[in-house]
Amino acid sequence: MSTVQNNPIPVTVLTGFLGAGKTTLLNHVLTANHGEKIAVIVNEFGEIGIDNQLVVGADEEIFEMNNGCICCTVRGDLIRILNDLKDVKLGRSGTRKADFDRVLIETTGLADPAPVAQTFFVDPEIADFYKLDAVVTVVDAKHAGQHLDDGHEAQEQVAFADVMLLNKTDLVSAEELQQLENRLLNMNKTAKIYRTQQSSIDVKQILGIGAFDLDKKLEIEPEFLQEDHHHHHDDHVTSLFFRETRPLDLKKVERFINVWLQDHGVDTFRYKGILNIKGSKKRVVFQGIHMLLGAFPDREWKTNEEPISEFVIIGRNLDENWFRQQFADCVAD
Ligand SMILES: Nc1nc2c(ncn2[C@@H]2O[C@H](COP(=O)(O)OP(=O)(O)OP(=O)(O)O)[C@@H](O)[C@H]2O)c(=O)[nH]1
Repeated sequence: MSTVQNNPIPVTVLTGFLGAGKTTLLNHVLTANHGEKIAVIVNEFGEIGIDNQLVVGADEEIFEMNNGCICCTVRGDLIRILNDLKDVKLGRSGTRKADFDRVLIETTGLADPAPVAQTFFVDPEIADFYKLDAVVTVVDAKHAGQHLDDGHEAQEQVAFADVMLLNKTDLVSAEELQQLENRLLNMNKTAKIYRTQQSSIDVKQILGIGAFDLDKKLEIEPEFLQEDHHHHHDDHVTSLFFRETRPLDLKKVERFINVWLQDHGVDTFRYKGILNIKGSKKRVVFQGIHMLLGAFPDREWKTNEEPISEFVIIGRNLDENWFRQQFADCVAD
């Protein structure tokens, strides 16, 4: 369970299928004039790190992880590198001292982003020092359709995104682009989608956006989510949005979540939201990935805001009726 710390270092996870434009984006970020020092962790599948040679930007420290996929065999490596970076920043690493404001992790195109994101919840030392700012997914407009048809990883990358760059727009027609955007939106309704060429985007749209920790409340309207005319029901990944103004009973919520994680944890890739718990002056921030849940009291409700519970679940084969019924049962007497 994560705790709130003062000024944790924000981490951006950059994901996207093979060849989608991640390295192009990374180069763009590193050469943009944002005045921030960025530590970069590059993960590649295979023994020889080619990406490291392709990445420009002399000032940044590049830490490379090879010999495996970040999401499977080498998560230990990721934790080690993050801890090393922390020591370097805190000056505990002998003569090696480097300051940085944020961390960017480029994952291999074959990576499932879930375990990478989970690292920031699971390991207490990591969770104290770092905070997952956002998962940014680059989507190849030309090939994404096929990747999404074929592969679990591509689906998870879309499902996990806080921001999606619909890249290579020069390679497809306006109709194809719209179709793909609708499909992405249907799989993940909370992500912001930007259309790009050469992954070119204002870095403010992807860095320091606090998308993961929900400081910014969910901006999505349920009416918008219930829009049905673009749905493609061939995708098993969907998102469900819940909203309730009546206070919830903590015990009932805990029971709901226990059953949920036990029976549906595998299929709920990501969920995040705030809860209005009866008797609590503070809103409860609630977020997680599969079976790993973080929930903690956040700030007090403001006098001019209506306490409300709202959260989103993104997952595969979600039994909407079951979730809605269970959630309805959480309302306090
Ligand atoms: N036509 C076109 N090509 C692009 C665009 N963006 C990137 N590319 C090209 O696509 C290729 C792959 O881009 P990369 O940035 O290396 O992609 P990547 O996601 O890092 O690739 P992997 O590391 O193999 O997963 C390169 O040749 C880029 O020049 C775009 O908007 N349009």
